Amino acid sequence: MSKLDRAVYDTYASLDTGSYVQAEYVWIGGSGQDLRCKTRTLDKVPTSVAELPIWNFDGSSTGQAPGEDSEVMLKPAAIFKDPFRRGHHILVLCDCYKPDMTPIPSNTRFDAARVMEAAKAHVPWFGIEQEYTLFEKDQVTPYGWPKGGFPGPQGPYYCGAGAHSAFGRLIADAHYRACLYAGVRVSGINAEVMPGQWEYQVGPCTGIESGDQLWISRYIMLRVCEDFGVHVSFDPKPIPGDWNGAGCHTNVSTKAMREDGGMAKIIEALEKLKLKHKVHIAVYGTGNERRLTGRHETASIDQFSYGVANRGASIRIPRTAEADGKGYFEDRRPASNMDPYTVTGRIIKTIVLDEA
Ligand SMILES: Nc1ncnc2c1ncn2[C@@H]1O[C@H](COP(=O)(O)OP(=O)(O)OP(=O)(O)O)[C@@H](O)[C@H]1O
Ligand SMILES: N[C@@H](CCC(=O)O)C(=O)O
Ligand SMILES: [Mg+2]
Repeated sequence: MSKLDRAVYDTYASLDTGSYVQAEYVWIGGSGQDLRCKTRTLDKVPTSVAELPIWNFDGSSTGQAPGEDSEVMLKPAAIFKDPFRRGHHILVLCDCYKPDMTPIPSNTRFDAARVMEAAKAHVPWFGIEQEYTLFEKDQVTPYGWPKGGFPGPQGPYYCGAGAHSAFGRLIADAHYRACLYAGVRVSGINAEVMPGQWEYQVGPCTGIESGDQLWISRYIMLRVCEDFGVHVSFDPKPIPGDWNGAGCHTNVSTKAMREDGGMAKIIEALEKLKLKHKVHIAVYGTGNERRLTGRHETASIDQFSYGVANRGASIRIPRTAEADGKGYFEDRRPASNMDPYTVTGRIIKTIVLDEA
């Protein structure tokens, strides 16, 4: 395949589009994990999602509607600055509806928005640690690994620096910048335990904003990787054997947990989560049973546990929270491919709303 020359593209990218705004509508596809996008031109810069037109797409091509009634409606939910086109161009995260504007089955945002609205007085915050693994374009060889072979065992790679340990930093760092530019609250990045694996954290964000920010951050990751010609995988156990899996640890707090004496509220929430372990595991990502083995900094999928500073527990109470007697807890069970709308919604249903 002939390689497109970025420098040639840049001569067009710098053209002034006047008052025209390119709006990239982004939505979650039929697998519940893939992201789709298409662009339309707006005449002026919108100041809120309410000003943006509802649009539609061919749901029969994304596994989201039958061919005979293929139109799915795209309803704008959140606006971000577009780090690829820059200027006043925007990314528009949407959720999907039938023509009668009832949510399609794969629209998980709709219920999460209801849950977050119902729990608004508790001001839930989420900080999500997104782990991901970079691969060569062949989608077989993790980035930086010898073709058909293995690198040295895990040890030097976590938070590593140097050509022998950090593989793909340009992508991790480009994505970090692009997210900050877009208005995504990335709180940090680090190289992970398995070589070629990285993490970024999004948050803390309040309520439904957390899912919106995480989904658009994944879209930005796909686009950055597209530019570098590298494949990103959100598989929870990309390489079987003695290699770390990839999670999406979800840090959670409510207003009461963040206030003095909050530890009692944290323990109360953990006891509720204990009773619903299976219900949570069922929606914490597909293939998570390959990851939650009780090894590689995970707890066994069959048992619920919590503990201070324990990376082998289902839920970790950070040392700082124990010392302060308040703060937040870290649910370590969600897989890297989890749906943040479903996971944050499920947690609030269990610990705040007492919903089944
Ligand atoms: N009170 C809070 N409620 C919810 N999230 C919070 C709160 N305070 C901090 N966070 C968020 O929790 C996340 C913690 O991520 P960080 O990677 O620092 O944690 P970690 O669990 O120590 O990392 P690792 O598991 O990789 O060792 C950050 O996104 C942070 O902004
Ligand atoms: N990658 C591990 C977590 C490692 C960490 O805590 O940094 C997991 O699958 O959850
Ligand atoms: Mg963590």
